[in-house]
Amino acid sequence: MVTEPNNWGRFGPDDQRGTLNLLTPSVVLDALRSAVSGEVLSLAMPIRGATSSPAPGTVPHLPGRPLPQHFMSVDGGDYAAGARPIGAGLRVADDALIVTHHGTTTHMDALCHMWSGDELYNGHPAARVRSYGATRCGIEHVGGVVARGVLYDVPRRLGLDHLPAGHRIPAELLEEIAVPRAGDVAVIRTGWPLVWERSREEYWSGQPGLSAEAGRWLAAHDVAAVASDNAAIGGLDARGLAEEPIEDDLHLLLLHRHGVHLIEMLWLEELAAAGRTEFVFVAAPLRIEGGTGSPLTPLAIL
Ligand SMILES: N[C@@H](CC(=O)c1ccccc1NC=O)C(=O)O
Repeated sequence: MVTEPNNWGRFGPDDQRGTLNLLTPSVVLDALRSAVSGEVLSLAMPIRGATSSPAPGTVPHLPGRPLPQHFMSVDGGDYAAGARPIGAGLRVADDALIVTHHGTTTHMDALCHMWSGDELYNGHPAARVRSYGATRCGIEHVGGVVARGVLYDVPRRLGLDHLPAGHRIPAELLEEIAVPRAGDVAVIRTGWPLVWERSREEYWSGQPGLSAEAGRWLAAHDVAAVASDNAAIGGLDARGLAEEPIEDDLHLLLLHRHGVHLIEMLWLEELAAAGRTEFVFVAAPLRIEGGTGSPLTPLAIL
């Protein structure tokens, strides 16, 4: 059992979708009214295979995580070497991608991604997360997310390009920008991905992120999901570790205790430049049965 405030049992004893349950048809219809211009922006980082040639360099990722592997399975070289076309004059290019979800690309965390003790969100037994897949709280339970997005552009609010590594965003600052409604997706910009091109060492020297107090504030406002351009929603120290005491860890607070799905490693620069705080947020993870997460291309409809 968890003793901190939580959503266990709130959406039913068998629930595996957490606060995504707040996205009822009427909430979704209301969210769609947040689109004004119809412009569509991708909030995803590019996936650049480690085998890319010519290799233009990597995109932001956590140290020690295997980079995406992108392979061509059939390409023009095969036909140049005499491969048989697949029909009269028909030639095909095909490829394959191997990607670990949580450290190298824009992704969504399933509710089985992190826990402490023996239970996942809602008391599901952690022993159901096995090498063959998670038979509770896997990413396939998400379906699609269509919600009102609220951009918390914290560096802009503070007059900075990006937050420093040690910055822990207070709830008060979020409140100054906007108070979320139930079912909103809170999108937190730290600007930290901008550091990558300047220096990998600096990018890995720690990461700015939400304070535990801000996480509690978002959970208390019943957000449907929390998304950020950092890698852990909360901050990371120079060793890439969360520094909070366990009750303040953002993954445990939001994902484990409140069933709030997390979306990490977003690319928010175009959205920030558009200057809009409210928009329609759309995202759908791959239907990976038993998956701990999924690569994701979230969209903002302005
Ligand atoms: N998306 C990251 C999150 C992360 O890095 C993290 C989350 C909570 C506490 C510590 C973390 N750092 C681990 O390397 C991951 O799943 O590894």
